[in-house]
Amino acid sequence: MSSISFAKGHGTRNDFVLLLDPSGELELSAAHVRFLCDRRAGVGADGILRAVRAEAVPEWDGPGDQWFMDYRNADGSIAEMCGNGLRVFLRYLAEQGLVDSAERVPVATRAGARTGWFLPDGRVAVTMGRVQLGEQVEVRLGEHSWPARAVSVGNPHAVSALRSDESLSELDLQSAPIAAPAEVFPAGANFEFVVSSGPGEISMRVHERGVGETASCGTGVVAAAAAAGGSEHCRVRVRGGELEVDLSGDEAVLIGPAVIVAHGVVDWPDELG
Ligand SMILES: N[C@@H](CCC[C@H](N)C(=O)O)C(=O)O
Repeated sequence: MSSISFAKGHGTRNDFVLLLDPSGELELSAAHVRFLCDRRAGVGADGILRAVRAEAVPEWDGPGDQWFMDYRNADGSIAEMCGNGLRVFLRYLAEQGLVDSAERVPVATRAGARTGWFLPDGRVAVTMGRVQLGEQVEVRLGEHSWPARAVSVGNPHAVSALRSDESLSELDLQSAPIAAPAEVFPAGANFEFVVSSGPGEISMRVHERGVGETASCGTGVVAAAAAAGGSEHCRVRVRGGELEVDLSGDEAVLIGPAVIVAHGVVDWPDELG
C-alpha cells in the first residue's frame, strides 16, 4: 500500500485536502479525489487543492515560475476556480515556506492568473478576475422556482434572490433536486440563494456543483455580491462565517480567513494504491 502526505485546511468552513506535487507527478484520478474527500472512509473535504509548479502544467500557457492551483470537487470533477480554496492554497504555500508572505503572490488557475496577499489582520485577499453578469434564468429547487442571474467568476453560478416572505433556513439544499437550464449551463452550475439585509450586506446559502450544499463558496460569494449590485463593497454572511468582496476595480477581490488545521499521511486503499 502506498501513502501520501497531506494538509487539511478551510476558509469559512469550506474545507480542502492539500497535496504538494511540485513536478506534477501525482496521478490523481477522480477515484483518488473521492476517497480523500469521503467524510467517513477518507480524510473528508469539499475539494482537493493540488499545488503544482506552473511550468509542469501543460494546459497553463502563462509564466512558469509560480504555483498552479489544481482544484477538484469532492465528486472527482475538475473546476476552473475556487475562491476559498485560493486563500487556503496561499496560506499553505506560505506555511510551507514556498512563497514569500510579505509579497503579492501570483497563482495560476484554470480560470487564469490570480494574485493573493496576506493582510495584517490575518485574513487573505485574492483577486477573482473579471466577473461576468449573464442572462436571467429560472432555477428550480424541488417544487419551487426562482428567477436567477447567470454569473461567471471563471466558473458558472446561478444567483437567486429570495422573496420577502421566504427565508434561507427553509431551503432544502440537502435533498431536493436542483436545476438550471442546461443550454445556459452546459457544464453544470453552482447555485446561490441570497437575502439582502441592507446596502452592501447579504446572507447566502450555496449548493456547489460537484459537492452539494457547502458552508461557503468564495466564487459564489463574489457572484452573489455582483448580482446584488448597488454597492462596490459587500459583506457576505455564509453558514461558515463572513467574507468581504470589493468590486471597485477591474477585478473583484475576495477577503476572508484561511486556516490550515492538520497535517498527516494517508494510506491509499489497495484498489487505488
Ligand atoms: N468552493 C469553491 C468553488 C469550488 C468549485 C465549484 N464547486 C465548481 O464546480 O465550480 C469556492 O470557494 O469558490
